[in-house]
Amino acid sequence: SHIPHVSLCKFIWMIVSGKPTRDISLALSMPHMKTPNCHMYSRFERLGWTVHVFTPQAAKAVFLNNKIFPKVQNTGWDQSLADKFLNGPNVMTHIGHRWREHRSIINPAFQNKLPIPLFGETTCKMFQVLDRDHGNTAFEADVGDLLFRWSLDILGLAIFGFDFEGLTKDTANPWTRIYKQFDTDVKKPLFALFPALDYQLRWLFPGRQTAHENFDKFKAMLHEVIKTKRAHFLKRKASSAPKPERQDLLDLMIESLDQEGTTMSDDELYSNVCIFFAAGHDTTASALSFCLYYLAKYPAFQEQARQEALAVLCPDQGHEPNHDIKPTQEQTKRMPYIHQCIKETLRMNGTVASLVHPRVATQDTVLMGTPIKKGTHVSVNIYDLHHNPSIWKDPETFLPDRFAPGGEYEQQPLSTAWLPFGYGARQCIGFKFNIAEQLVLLPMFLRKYTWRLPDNSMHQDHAITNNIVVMNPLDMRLVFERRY
Ligand code: HEM
Repeated sequence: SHIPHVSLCKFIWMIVSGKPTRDISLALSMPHMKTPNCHMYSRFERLGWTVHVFTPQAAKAVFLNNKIFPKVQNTGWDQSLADKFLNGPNVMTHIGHRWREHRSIINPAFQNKLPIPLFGETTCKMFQVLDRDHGNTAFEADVGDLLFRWSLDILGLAIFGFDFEGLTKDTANPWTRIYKQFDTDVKKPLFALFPALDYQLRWLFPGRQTAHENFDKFKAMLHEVIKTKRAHFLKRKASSAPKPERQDLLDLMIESLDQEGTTMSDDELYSNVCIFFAAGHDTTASALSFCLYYLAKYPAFQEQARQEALAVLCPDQGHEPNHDIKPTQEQTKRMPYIHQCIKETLRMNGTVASLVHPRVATQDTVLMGTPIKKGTHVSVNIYDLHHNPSIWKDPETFLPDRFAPGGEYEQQPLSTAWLPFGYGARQCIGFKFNIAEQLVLLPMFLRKYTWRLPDNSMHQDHAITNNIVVMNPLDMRLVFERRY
């Protein structure tokens, strides 16, 4: 009660009526952000009243203090669709010793062998489909949907060697439809805010039971894949056959389990595969959609990024080949301006707006001078932090140069002014994977197309999004013209 709060009725109304995250932040969080020395407010959400912090100092204090602010365990909503997917025994939900064990098994798979060639090959596949459908003519595309399918194909192959064939829509296998339907069902704001409706009262909502059955089918498919992979691994080990040339994350996890002498049950492997999907698919598709959007809205930035892509990929100035070039890992490291555009996009629309797993105070404590009682839920509101006018100049404007050497970000007293991937020990494990995906797709797009917003775009002024914790653009259509 001593912490300022946002109006319960206004917040629920804005969520359920689908107001974008930006509108909610401007209407309800901004008054608190403008209050001197204020670091937090509380609002009602799926776990009840939750304190949201929105300054770099408070974010750092929460992220670095895993003992006092560990992730909430047992949400009580295990049978809701979202929790069935997210809240298993996996690296994202575990805390303490079990988390460390999972993270050390999974880390090598994310550190050493990023599947850069796969990112380029999947982008070429997307271009082939677009060429086939549109030839040389300019065309309008829903980039949210396009990148949803691109990122699904990549994750399927990178995680467990499964081709969803999402890009080749006409031959897309049934799992793509099942997953896409699940993705729509899991994001319904009413169930996101009131998980109890998805649990005890599911029968009141037509189609909700089918949504759960749909998910159960997907779960059964993943279990089958894991069983087969384990069997293959054991067979290969017994016959001392060489490793396959390209290994997916599940292969690497099964292999590192063997090396470490540690154990992970099939349920834990399954739950980790789910979490890679939940955490890695939508976030990537949205981050890229938003980046294409900002480059469409600001053609001068698009051209500057294109010149950088051309200089790295086609160094022979007078001669630009008219075929796709897939960036190598080394080339992705020589595109600082495109990297700045990615970072600024992640500030503007960082896809994870606030923590999917809030923290809970394990003892009475004090956070930025404010007493916090044991049992209080605490979250970092990443969207508010990135739009806080006392931290960022003109926060609603897209300015990639904020992230230039010596720019606004480097001048911030604390690096936690920008944390789209979280911070500290629990920072995103897929951070490098995601940045590499973006640094491969964007230069390839910049070479292949120029693009702009259609005249009737609803995003003319700013990006219109949904309002659940993972932010997606709504009906993001752009007009593309081929350059070769
Ligand atoms: C734009 C893309 C992405 C964004 C914005 C993002 C954001 C985040 C954030 C903010 C966290 C910290 C959550 C917390 O502290 O509670 C996190 C954790 C995590 N992310 Fe990502 N993520 C992205 C891509 C990915 C990808 C591609 C993967 C995997 C394929 C992934 C897997 C994970 C996992 C497993 C964790 C939990 C790590 C742990 O607790 O040890 N993420 N992510």
